Amino acid sequence: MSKLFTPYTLKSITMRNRIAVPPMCQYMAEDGVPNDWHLVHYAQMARGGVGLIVVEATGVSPEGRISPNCLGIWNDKQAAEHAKIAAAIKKAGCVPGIQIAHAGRKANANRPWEGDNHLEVSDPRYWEIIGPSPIAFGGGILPRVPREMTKEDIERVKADFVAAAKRALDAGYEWLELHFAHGYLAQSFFSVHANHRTDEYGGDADGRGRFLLETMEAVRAVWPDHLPFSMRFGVIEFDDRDEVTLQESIELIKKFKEGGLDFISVSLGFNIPDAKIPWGPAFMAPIADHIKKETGLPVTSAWGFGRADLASAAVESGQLDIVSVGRAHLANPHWTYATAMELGIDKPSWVLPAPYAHWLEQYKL
Ligand SMILES: C=C(C(=O)O)c1ccccc1
Repeated sequence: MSKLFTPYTLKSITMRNRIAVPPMCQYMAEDGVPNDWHLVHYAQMARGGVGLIVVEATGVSPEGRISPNCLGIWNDKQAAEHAKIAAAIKKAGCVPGIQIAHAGRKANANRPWEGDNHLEVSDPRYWEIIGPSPIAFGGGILPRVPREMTKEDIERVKADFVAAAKRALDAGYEWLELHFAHGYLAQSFFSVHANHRTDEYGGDADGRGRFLLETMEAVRAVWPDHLPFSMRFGVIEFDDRDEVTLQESIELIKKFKEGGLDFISVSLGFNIPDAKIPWGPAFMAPIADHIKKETGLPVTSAWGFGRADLASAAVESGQLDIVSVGRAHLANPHWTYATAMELGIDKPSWVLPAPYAHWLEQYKL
């Protein structure tokens, strides 16, 4: 049987298989509050047999959202609705996770299908954006220059991450992921492209990594040790500085591990609009394997694993401990069941809930 369909235990949590749905923003919230869209979206994938769902980038503050339609977990009203999502995922036999985030200089953007661009000052949904330095991401769609964060801003945002983690725990999530990837705030602090600070939060790799390490340690202090504590982190930019960035990333991840991080979701930096990313099926697998070997942390990665053979090979080979399959689950919320069928798993129908499995097994025509 494929290792893909073997359980995976991290701390006190056991996944029924090695497949996860990574965070994928839905941009369907109002005022950060989860609604029926999110409940159905996540429950249907959980019922499809996947082992872990990490709910999409959820703002630790209103200005930390990517778009005005992103989820939040900065107040109790939002947390109460998250509790319904976490419960539905868990009831379907899947581990409920959540990614908490601050979008930094990429914040305050329209939904991708509505331009993906920064809102105009005249837009009633406009808010100020902040970042490590007054340097815009650019790329034609994100031209606004963020206000350089003061030390007070830094302390406030760290506190927002801590408060968000506490609410996520109270809401019933059992797997917490820090969104430290994809050019958002934390990633941008680590980036030589976005961080030109001359204080202790800039300069060399230690300085550029300080905000990330301090925030991770602050959240570690409130997230229970028996529940998985993860981070999605961009370890490479594909900007002709890759060997240096990879090594700096490895050194920082070793510090994360010393500070109590349990798991890494290996991803991309996305700090520059003209990165030369070698997109392709499972292209991040060797990089994730390198991170795993160099740091000793268990890893997942995403980007093009949405085929049964690729997902299975990544786990069988040991490159990944968990494979993150996103877009394929949007196309088919029961992707895990379909993959069990394709890989010839014994009694694949029982990857699905009993009310479905019963019918599928009962009347094999
Ligand atoms: C919305 C994203 C996120 O939350 O990381 C995203 C955006 C662009 C590429 C990948 C991911």
